[in-house]
Formats: sequence, C-alpha cells, structure tokens
Amino acid sequence: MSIIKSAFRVLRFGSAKNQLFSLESKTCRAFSVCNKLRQDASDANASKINFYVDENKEKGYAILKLNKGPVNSLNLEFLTELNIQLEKFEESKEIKGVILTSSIPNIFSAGLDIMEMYQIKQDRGSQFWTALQETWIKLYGSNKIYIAAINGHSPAGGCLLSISCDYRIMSKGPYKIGLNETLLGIKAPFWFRDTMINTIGYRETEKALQLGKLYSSEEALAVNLVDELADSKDLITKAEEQMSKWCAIPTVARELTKSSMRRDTLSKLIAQREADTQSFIEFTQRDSIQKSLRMYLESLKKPKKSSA
Ligand SMILES: CC/C=C\CCC/C=C/C(=O)SCCNC(=O)CCNC(=O)[C@H](O)C(C)(C)COP(=O)(O)OP(=O)(O)OC[C@H]1O[C@@H](n2cnc3c(N)ncnc32)[C@H](O)[C@@H]1OP(=O)(O)O
Repeated sequence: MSIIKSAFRVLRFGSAKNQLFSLESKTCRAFSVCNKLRQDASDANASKINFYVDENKEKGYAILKLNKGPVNSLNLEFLTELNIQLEKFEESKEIKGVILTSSIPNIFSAGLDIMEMYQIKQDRGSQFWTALQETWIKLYGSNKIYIAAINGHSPAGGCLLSISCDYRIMSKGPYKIGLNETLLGIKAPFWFRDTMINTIGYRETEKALQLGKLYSSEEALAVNLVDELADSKDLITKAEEQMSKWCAIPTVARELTKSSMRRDTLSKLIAQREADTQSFIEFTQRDSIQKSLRMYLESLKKPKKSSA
C-alpha cells in the first residue's frame, strides 16, 4: 500500500494516476473486510505470543521474531496478527527498518499451514488467502527497509516472506529455502513466481518452480536467492550491520527507488485480488489437489527414519 501511495504521489497526472487510485481503493475495500477478522484474531490469541518485537528507536529499527511453534507455519490467525504488526511498522515515524527472523531454532518458517488448504470450508479459505495477499502486499510494498535473517528452513510461503524483504542473510547449515509447491502437487501463485523472478531471474525461476527446488544455503547464495551467509551465532549482528548501511541512505530517494522497482509486480495482484482468491479456492477444492495434500501431510507426519 505504501509503495502504491508513494507512486501515487509521484505520478500526479494522467491515466497512471487513475489506475493507481482504482487499485488503491480496491485494496482498501479488501482490507476493511479483514477488520473484524483482526479483532477476532487478537481476542483468540490474547494469551499466545506468536512473535516478539524488539524496537530500538534510537537506532531506528526493530527486530521481529516469528515464534509460532513448532515451525512458524502461516495460518489465518497468525497472518492476521502479522498484518497488524506490519501496519504498525509502516505507520511508525521512528522505525526505518525491520529485521525479520524467527525465535525457533533451525526454522525460519515452514510456509503456509497446510491445514489451511486441506478440507477447508470456502469462507475460511477465502479469508486465509486474503490475509496472505495482504501480508505480501504489506511486506513487498513497504516503504520501510526489511532484512530477512533466515535462521533455518524456509520453504514455500517461508521463502516468499524472505524474498519480499530487501536483503537476505541466511545461516550457514543444513537448511533449505525455495518455492517447493510442485512437490505438494500445487502450483506457485503468479505473485510468488513474480517475486522469485525479480529475485533470481526468469530462467532460474523457471527451473526452480517446476522442480520445486529447495536450495541449500550455499546454492541459494550462488543464485542470489540470498545475499549473504553467516554463522548462526553472527546472523543478527550481520543483519544489524546491513540495516545500519541501508538506514544511512537518504530515505525518500530509497523509498522512491524501491517503489519504482516493485510497483508493476504489486499492481498485478492488487488489480485482481478477488479473482486470485477465487482461483485459490477453486484449485484447492479439486479432488486431485486434496489427494496430493493428504499424501504430503502424511509424509510429514511419518516417523522420521534414523540415519544410522
Ligand atoms: C492457485 C494456488 C493454490 C495454492 C497455492 C499454495 C501455495 C503454498 C505455499 C506453501 O507454503 S505450502 C507449505 C509448504 N511447506 C512445506 O513443504 C514444508 C513442510 N515442512 C517441512 O518440510 C518440515 O516440517 C520442516 C519445515 C523442514 C521442519 O522439519 P522438522 O523436522 O523440524 O519438523 P517436522 O517436520 O517434524 O514438523 C513438526 C510438525 O509441524 C508440522 N508441519 C510442518 N510443516 C507444516 C506446514 N507447512 N503446515 C502444517 N504443519 C506443518 C509437521 O507435520 C509436524 O507435525 P506433527 O508434530 O503433528 O507430526
């Protein structure tokens, strides 16, 4: 939204302005549908702490640590809470940037909660998908600086969170990152795909998405899926060093540059959020998709084989 707003300020006249205005108002309508949901989510989760926020107003940035055990999977309530927090950051005058990480050892995020796609009622499915779209629009479209400190596995929706940031540092170790949707028998949505293309390029994305490739940290560095590797113990320090560097850039120039780079990709989803939600519902309700999801869920729940 903020990027759309900045773009709106810059493009004062002509059809581009009208187009952005219409995109913005569609987005606002979709957001207002989520308001009740947000209240429900904050009531239901009042006793749980699904993430921690450590704000350092002096330095001008915050650290947001995902904390929804066991694997930071993204369900409706969690996304709704995250969206509220992202909005708070966006409105903050003191916070220039956010380091996004996880408090769960070896896991950044396991991506979408598969239970939100398996045998789910249409209403819930559409609320879930709307919340996910909102998270991406807020993160990818943010005026703030987002640095992902990827402390562990980051498949599918977890990868989407990190590639929506401006810079990625990943822990060295036996961790995997990538858009592995085809391995679940599903297709990555076009906005996941486009964010990936913007990060690692068309050809690499074409291979990665078809193969459902999960990259090791070294492989991820080699294709620019991440920008830097760090020993786990140094991850946050490195992210903070990087954040100081980004914070030192003149803000308006950086924001306008970011928005000019991301506007077209964002506009594509903003212009067709409802159709995209319908397509998610239609796709996930297919018998063949439900069967694939069931098999994938079973494979996750199988007792792990001993490597000995
Ligand atoms: C038109 C478009 C339509 C649809 C588009 C949909 C796009 C989808 C995007 C997604 O994000 S789909 C989710 C993809 N995620 C994955 O494939 C990750 C699966 N998980 C793992 O590989 C591993 O769990 C791990 C993240 C590597 C962590 O491994 P670890 O050994 O540490 O944990 P374990 O596997 O034992 O898991 C603990 C516990 O959590 C459950 N789990 C794991 N991931 C998910 C998930 N994404 N959703 C729901 N639940 C998940 C797992 O089953 C275990 O449960 P249990 O304790 O009850 O056995």
